[in-house]
Amino acid sequence: MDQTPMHEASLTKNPADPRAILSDPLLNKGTAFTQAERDRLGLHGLLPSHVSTISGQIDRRIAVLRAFSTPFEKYAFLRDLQDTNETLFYALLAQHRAELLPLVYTPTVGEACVRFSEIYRRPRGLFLSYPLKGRLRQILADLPFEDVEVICVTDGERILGLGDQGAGGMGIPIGKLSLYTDCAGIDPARTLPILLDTGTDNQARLENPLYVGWRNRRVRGADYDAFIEEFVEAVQERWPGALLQWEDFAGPNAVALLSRYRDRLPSFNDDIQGTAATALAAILSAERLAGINLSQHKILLFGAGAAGCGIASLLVGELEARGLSHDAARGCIYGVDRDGLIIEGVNVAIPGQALIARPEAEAAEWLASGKAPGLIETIERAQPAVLIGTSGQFGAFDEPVVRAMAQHHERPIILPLSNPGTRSEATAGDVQAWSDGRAIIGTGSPSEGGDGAVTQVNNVYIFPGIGLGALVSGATRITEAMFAEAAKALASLRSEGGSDALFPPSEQLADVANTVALSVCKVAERDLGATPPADGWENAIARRRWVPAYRDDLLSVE
Ligand SMILES: NC(=O)C1=CN([C@@H]2O[C@H](COP(=O)(O)OP(=O)(O)OC[C@H]3O[C@@H](n4cnc5c(N)ncnc54)[C@H](OP(=O)(O)O)[C@@H]3O)[C@@H](O)[C@H]2O)C=CC1
Ligand SMILES: CC(=O)C(=O)O
Ligand SMILES: [Mg+2]
Repeated sequence: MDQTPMHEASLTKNPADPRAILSDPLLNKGTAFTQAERDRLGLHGLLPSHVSTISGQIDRRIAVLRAFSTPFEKYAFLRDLQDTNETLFYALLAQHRAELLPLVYTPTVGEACVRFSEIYRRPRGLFLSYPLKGRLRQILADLPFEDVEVICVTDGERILGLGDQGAGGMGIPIGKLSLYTDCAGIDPARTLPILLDTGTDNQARLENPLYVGWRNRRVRGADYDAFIEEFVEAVQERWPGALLQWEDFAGPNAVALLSRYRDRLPSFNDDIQGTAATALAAILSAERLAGINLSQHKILLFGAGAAGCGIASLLVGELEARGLSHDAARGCIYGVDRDGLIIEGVNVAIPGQALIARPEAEAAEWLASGKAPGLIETIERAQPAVLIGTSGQFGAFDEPVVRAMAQHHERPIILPLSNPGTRSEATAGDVQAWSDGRAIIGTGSPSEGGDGAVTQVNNVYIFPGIGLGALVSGATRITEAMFAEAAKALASLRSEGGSDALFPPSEQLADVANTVALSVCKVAERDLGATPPADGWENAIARRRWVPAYRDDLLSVE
């Protein structure tokens, strides 16, 4: 794709109203406009006298942010900054990433989706609601989003573990794309968050007079599928080659949309595939830390929906790559869902669960008590070395569960991955206490109560690098091999320094994205025939980075 900034057009005109430049978040510099720019652009009188630097602005903004008392207030402040001065927003984020990540992303973004309508102020991205069906192609053609490279889309039905948030789900694509820019250096002008508003079955939203979405029950079945098809065709026509990330769709739609579109455009489902690579990376790191060989152990997945089944699929591939037969690899994995241990012919609820259903031959023994065993019984019988939670069930990993895990393994690996913290299967502090400090722990949201060695095992460690690698290599498809290699690349970054940390700290997410992107480029070269540039993929990745610095070309505008 060409690199013409999408705001070139607005710069070629000296706006009749100088306020236009101040209200464009991609051009605005606030108090950092220089005297020469103020002269040239007619900004005198519209700004206070002091001319700031971006670092002075960062210091001022972080001080103001810290004065707010709740994370939600801080989130609203940051979103306001993003919508008024995007360069400063990203400079602030880059400088204070560890502090701000839990605000722009999980857990606070969850509350922001629930309360989206309360703080809705300015448009960002696209709201494509079902009543617009039949017009999507024209709407996309008419809107001035010229060079979109990365789209993140949701229909808001499974927002983190918080369920159906309807149009409020828009907070998620906005947050994910902020991290594409912050971590992977994707130019924010080339990212586009999209909310497909196909209604909501959340009664509280439907009855709330403040709700900004389409007040209708969810459209389902063939009508829903046709709307999505129209959307994808419109995207392909308007932005051919753009990467489409599916995010926070409810399980059945998530799986169906991935299989329908994965071979038609560069497209992946972050909750299925990004999460799978993240979990695999965590397990590979933890395996080395615990000094075990995964292929000789059992892994238990609690909550076998979109994320859980995605993890199972990538794990089976990893175990096969280590020499296990398909059946032996499947046999290492146990799934426990709402109706207990998943058993063939008994309680397989969705197609993805078939991979990990215990075989019928085993069923008689497991079913001796008359019903499928629950979580703790499964732990006691299978003695897994690894327990992963993607159930959205707060507190499901209670003291007996953790103690059962710790009974059979010196270093049990326990990963309560559900988000936000209010939906996590356990807090890090509890897992540490109940395992007498022996568990290796990773939590989906930043952990509460754990020490610094508790890793945030979240797909933010994968998706920005997948996108960056896909763009740099020009990949026309996002393949399973890319996620498998990305997981290995992420696991290779574990510090051997003696701590229990599974991944580098969040401050290093930009380096992580580069490493993941490089692994994606290499797969694209090997499997899709992508041609590396003469100076290598690393340089191509570095060249692609947008950095949050003010543009210095505003004076040359004619
Ligand atoms: N850390 C990370 O990077 C990521 C974390 N996640 C988190 O994982 C969670 C699940 O996401 P996702 O897989 O997409 O959602 P899904 O709804 O597809 O899957 C959740 C699964 O858990 C099952 N479940 C519900 N209640 C129970 C219960 N009491 N016991 C056992 N299983 C139960 C559900 O069954 P049923 O369908 O019958 O309700 C479903 O199969 C969310 O909280 C999400 O935030 C997701 C992606 C990334
Ligand atoms: C992290 C993420 O994608 C989720 O919880 O849905
Ligand atoms: Mg998600």
